[in-house]
Amino acid sequence: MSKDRLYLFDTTLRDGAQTAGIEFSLEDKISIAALLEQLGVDYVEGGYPGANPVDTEFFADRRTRKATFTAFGMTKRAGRSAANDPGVQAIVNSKADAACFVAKAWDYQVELALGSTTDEHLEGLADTVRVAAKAGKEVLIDLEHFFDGFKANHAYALACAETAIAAGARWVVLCDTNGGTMPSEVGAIVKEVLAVVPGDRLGIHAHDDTGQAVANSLAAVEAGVRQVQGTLNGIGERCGNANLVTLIPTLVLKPHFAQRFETGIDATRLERLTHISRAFDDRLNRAPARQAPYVGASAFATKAGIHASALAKDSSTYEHVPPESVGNERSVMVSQQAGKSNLVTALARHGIAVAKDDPRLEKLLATVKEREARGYSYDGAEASFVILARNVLGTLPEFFAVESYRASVERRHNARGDLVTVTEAVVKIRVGEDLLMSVAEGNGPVNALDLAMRKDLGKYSAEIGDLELVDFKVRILDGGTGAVTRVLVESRDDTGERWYTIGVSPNIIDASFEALYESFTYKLLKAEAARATTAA
Ligand SMILES: CC(=O)SCCNC(=O)CCNC(=O)[C@H](O)C(C)(C)COP(=O)(O)OP(=O)(O)OC[C@H]1O[C@@H](n2cnc3c(N)ncnc32)[C@H](O)[C@@H]1OP(=O)(O)O
Ligand SMILES: CC(=O)C(=O)O
Repeated sequence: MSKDRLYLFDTTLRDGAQTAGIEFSLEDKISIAALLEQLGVDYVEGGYPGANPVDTEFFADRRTRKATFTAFGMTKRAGRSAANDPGVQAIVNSKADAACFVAKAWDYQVELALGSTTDEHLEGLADTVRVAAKAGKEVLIDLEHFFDGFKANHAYALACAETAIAAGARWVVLCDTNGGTMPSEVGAIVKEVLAVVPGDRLGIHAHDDTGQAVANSLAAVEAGVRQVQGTLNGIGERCGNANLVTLIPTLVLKPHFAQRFETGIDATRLERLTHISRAFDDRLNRAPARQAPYVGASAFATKAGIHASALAKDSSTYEHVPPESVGNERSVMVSQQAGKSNLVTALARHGIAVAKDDPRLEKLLATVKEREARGYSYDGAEASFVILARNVLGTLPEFFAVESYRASVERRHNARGDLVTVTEAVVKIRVGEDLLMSVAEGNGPVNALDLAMRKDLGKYSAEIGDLELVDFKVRILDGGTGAVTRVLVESRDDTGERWYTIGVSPNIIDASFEALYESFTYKLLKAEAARATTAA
């Protein structure tokens, strides 16, 4: 059976620029256009030339090599011709291959928002399409408020679609501008539009105000449209646009769609999806959503013991597609919800082979659950889990022992009479037979303890030389100053690896010291493993 071609139209740089809190610079736009080319979408809508200096400059060059470079704007204003409309001309004279003009398909909005008549707006739409097509642009018409307009006056909404096609538009895009339409309504209305415009000239542009932009896009495809608009990670005006990062793998991997349609995205490009989604969030300087479908860190993560056990037998038991198909990875976590299968998988990730019937595993599972009940949380602190596991398994070397430590904070007047805060720490450590004592001042008690501990670690001093603490998070469990404190420390070294350790205590200094101590221990375990690899 031959497949229909589905065209993917990305509007990250246009509708995405209408997201609260997002402002793209020219450099951002250039770099995001490159990401979109890597992904392989058919159209990149880069913005609105003439609306602001960044977009005007962006359209001074052709910014894509393969994708159709598309400029957005509105149809001509009332009272002038498209040939004399500066807005239309900015688009026509830009380096865009295609021009996407927005027109209103709801008669009430034409009269109220534009202060125009429905006939005048239809004439303006046709004039704009003709002028842009004559200038050699591929023309698209975004029919704003199409679904609400259709429900209010279907004859006018359909007349907008027919007029655009008759004037030479390649595509008519049905927009659920306010994002309130239900998937069943989208399907039914698209079928009525097919009576006047063929599906291979129809697109869908859905907003996510009811959380159904992806569902609405798929309903439109099922009903017959052949162009889907959306954005990276679903950014866009208000609640966002249809998320292409969700839509693309659904269209490519789900047999229901994959057997009927082809997109320009093959398996190799799809494997870049997770990287592209996260690189985009990096550009936006925001953390990727853990629960994002397909690409989130939790998309293929499991905490539940029953799931981990079945996953180990066949990953399809709890995965709807293989994580590698979208460039993501499976993660089996250790927590109160875990069973022995979680432990076996997590330990294997760290090169520790333990059989599921090893009695030490029962003890490790019980220890994890007992400690989690006291406030530890190992699913975010895998380095501490490794240390705990090796301790219970009896394979944790004692690199150094902490005999005692003291941290003091003193607020006092210095010699000049200024009020100063002095923080000092003393750490006594035993390394083999050597008892080492170090004193350090820091800008707080944890910093002073860290500096004191790394000042002299005897024969291990060189091995912790590149250890760096990058983040320190404190959470008070159960509230109040007498509550339990959980400290999470993030560390890294010159290999680029980052690891997380945890400490829990009613005393914030003890909790911090425990997390610090485990970070040092994990670093020494790494050094030991590196020595073993070199020796082998
Ligand atoms: C649903 C959507 O997402 S559509 C895209 C919306 N995106 C944007 O608006 C972002 C970029 N916009 C802008 O930078 C500015 O709005 C500009 C530069 C385009 C225009 O700015 P201004 O000239 O100051 O107009 P302003 O933004 O106040 O109002 C929009 C004007 O466009 C008119 N207009 C809106 N849609 C259309 C249309 N499809 N055809 C003709 N005129 C239109 C409105 O009637 C209004 O004119 P009026 O004030 O004379 O009634
Ligand atoms: C054109 C557009 O962005 C909309 O109607 O939502």
